[in-house]
Amino acid sequence: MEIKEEGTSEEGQHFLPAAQANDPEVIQFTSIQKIPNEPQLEFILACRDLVAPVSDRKLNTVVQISVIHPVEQTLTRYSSTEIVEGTKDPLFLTGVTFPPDYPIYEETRIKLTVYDVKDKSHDTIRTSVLPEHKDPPPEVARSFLGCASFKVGELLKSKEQLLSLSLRTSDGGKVVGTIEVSLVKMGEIEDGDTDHITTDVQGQKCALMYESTAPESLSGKENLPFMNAVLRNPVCKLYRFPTSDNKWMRIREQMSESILSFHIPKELISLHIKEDLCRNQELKELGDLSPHWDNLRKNVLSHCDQMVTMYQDILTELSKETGSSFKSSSSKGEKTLEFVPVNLHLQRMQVHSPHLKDALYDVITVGAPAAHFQGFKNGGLRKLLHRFETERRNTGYQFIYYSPENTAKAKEVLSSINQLQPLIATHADLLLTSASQRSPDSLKSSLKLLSEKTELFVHAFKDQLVRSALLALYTARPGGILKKPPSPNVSTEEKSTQHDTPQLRRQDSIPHHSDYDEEEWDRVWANVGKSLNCIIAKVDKLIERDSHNEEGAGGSSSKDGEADPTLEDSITSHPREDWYEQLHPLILTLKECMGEVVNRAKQSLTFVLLQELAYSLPQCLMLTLRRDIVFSQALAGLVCGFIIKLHTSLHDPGFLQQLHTVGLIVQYEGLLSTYSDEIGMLEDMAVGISDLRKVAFKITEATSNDVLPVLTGRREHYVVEVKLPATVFESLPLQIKEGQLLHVYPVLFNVGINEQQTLAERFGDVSLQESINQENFELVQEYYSIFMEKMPPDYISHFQEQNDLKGLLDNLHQNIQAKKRKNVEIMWLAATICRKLNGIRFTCCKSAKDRTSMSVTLEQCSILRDEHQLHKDFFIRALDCMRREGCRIENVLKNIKCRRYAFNMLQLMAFPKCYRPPEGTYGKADT
Ligand SMILES: O=P(O)(O)O[C@H]1[C@H](O)[C@@H](O)[C@H](OP(=O)(O)O)[C@@H](OP(=O)(O)O)[C@H]1O
Repeated sequence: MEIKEEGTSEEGQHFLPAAQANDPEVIQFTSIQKIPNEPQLEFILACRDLVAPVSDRKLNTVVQISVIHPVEQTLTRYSSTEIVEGTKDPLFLTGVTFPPDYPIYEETRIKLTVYDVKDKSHDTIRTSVLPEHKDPPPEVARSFLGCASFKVGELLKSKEQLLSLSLRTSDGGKVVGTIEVSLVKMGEIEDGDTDHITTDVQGQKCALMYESTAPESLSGKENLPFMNAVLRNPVCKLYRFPTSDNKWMRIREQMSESILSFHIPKELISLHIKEDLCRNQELKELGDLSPHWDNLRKNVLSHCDQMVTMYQDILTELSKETGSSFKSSSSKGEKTLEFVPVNLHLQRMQVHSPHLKDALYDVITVGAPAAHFQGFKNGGLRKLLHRFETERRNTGYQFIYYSPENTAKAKEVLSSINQLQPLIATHADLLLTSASQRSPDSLKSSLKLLSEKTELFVHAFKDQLVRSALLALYTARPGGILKKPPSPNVSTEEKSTQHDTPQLRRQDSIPHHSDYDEEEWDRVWANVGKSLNCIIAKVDKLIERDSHNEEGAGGSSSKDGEADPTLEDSITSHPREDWYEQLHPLILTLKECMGEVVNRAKQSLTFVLLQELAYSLPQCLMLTLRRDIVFSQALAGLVCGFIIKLHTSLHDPGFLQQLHTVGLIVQYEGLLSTYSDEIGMLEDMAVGISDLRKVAFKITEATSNDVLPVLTGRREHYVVEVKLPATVFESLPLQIKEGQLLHVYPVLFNVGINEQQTLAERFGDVSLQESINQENFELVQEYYSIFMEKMPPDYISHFQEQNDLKGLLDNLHQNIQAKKRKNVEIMWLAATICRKLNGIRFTCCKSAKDRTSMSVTLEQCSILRDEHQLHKDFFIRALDCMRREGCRIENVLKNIKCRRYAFNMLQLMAFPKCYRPPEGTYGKADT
């Protein structure tokens, strides 16, 4: 029989192709799927009366679970239990679970093989892809005890959902004990006490002890299909652990990739291309420049065009990756995958414990957003941007220094212009349509919209920046082209008495130096407002006269029955007017005035951008590229986190209110060291995360099967549209349904834990970590104040009763101030604060593979202990189970094709104790 290793093949955790699994023509087996999107089959194992090969030997047992495919009869190694030491009656805490898409049927046979592990340190090599000679073969580490098999259908139909099978030696002869298979239903509490569980607890206790909180509730099942639309290739694990009152709690661990890993970068790169093409076009349309500036422009354009081509090439490459949802740690440095986050996953823990509500804990795990291909020789974004700005500020020869805020402002105004001008033109045309229909109501509402947009337009230019940029551009023009034309002077009264003929003349160029009139811009700009006022006045008049006409036509008379002479006058002097004729010239004037403003403002602000680019080619573009790359990775993670959070909390009115009144806190735990390359990574990561403040979310109703989020905007501001099914959308608060933008507050806390951090602490510099933690603490405090201020008093009083947020914040602050080495307390406190504030949790290290795995498993077990009464003697055992056989070792496998955390003994010695994996799960690995 052919033996396959689950997850070691190229496709990792992809089992049978879904189409094959679901095609009744191909497979004629009995489905066991009861609830869609839920694991299909879950069971736990225990052995009794195992016979040791050597009588005085204490057994250390492990069960290997394999699946025999009903047609091909191939055997696939599926999973293992943990090793239970020193007993012939082992009761395993690690169970078995088959995720929704796994091709398993009633006819599928499961094989259980029991081994005696002699050397724990070598036990996990069974799936290693290291050269043979480097490790002893598996047989050296473990010896076969016995095996048994059963059909899934037999278990499902068994009395009490339990099978008791004899374990036999390989020749099928001798019975060497019994293995019990108990079907598990997550929501049901297991009977029986836990007193007899053998424990290998070494008396270790994690230093982290905190008050418990109300757990998060589980998601509504109706949202699952929508949430699952962004998740892929789930890996599921099941455990049972004893509680402090000797009952069982059940834990399901799940890790899924997300198609957003590739979808968001593709969307974002498309937007960058659009934005940059538009900027390049504006640079070309800047008009005549003096030879010096013209040459600079040519140079800038050639670089900018090259950049666009590069982005287009990257997009083309990424578009070839259809259906991809995972970038492995070993692809970190690949150029074509630069925008894709490394090893992004949803890590979920679902807890079902006696006496408590079921709870769900999510963490997004992802490699620190960083520009690996560009490297870290010169540091990361935080340092590079700072250096760039300082240099620009200090060497301003021929250039005006525009601060980053000002260049951002210039881009913002340019973008508003591009959006508002066509919008105003449309509203103006609608006004004319209403006029030609002679409908007062529609005229009024068209005017309202036109006024609103025009006011926004006028407001966009309030900034001094346009004025100073106009002057700068003026000095860069070739001298003496045109004389200043007479400046238009419009007043409402004048215009109406002049029978509404447009008086404003378009100005084609910036005037000659000696003629430069600084106030001219104000006049041109004010003309937009004035011409709008003319329209308002005219509409008022038309409507007023019309109503008088109507009254007149209806035989309007004074109270005593006589005709009103003034009204009669007005009727005779204003016969039924053609509203369109009256308004058309005024609308033309408005459009012309706007065109004039747009023309000047666009050119002057584009000139600001030209100066920024011309001063610092090619660094400026390289920095933009680096920032785009880092931002793309960060954004993909954020969108994934947001969607998951939204779907799991939709039923919670408090959360929804928080979402639209306050926004969500997004907390990143960083485990990078402040030494060598990781300094640069942390500098990239800090900027990438802080740039996420530019992102807002908007929830819309899904109208088709395409539920993927849509991205709009440009580098200064992005909106992510998240779609929800109609039924769910309907139940949302009005503000959200109306499209209110939902904001996020990203914060980062970093604590280096490895041997590199030891070096940084002894011989290097930890100031980067200290300042990041301090700055971000202030951001958390700020968020907390807004939260307290904006959430309703009822909510706050209940919230305060349940949570001592103030205490936690003080504690976090003290820990940050304490400047203690490897102070992992900071991470636990920050994560706890985030969970209590209903936030989105992230954990990151370089690859989100090794250190991240240690940290999320520690967090999971700490939550079980603090919130779900995990028996204190089982803390370490639970931790070891999760690290040895849980989702995270599968994560390592799918990244580097080897089930081994990439730590050596020396590295581990430097780790805080609770971050060390169990024996046999780590060692030299080809990362
Ligand atoms: O290259 P060695 O000396 O084996 O050190 C490893 C570290 O021990 C691991 O912590 C790194 O992985 P994480 O960044 O997932 O922790 C791991 O990162 P990598 O998988 O990205 O290479 C390595 O840096």
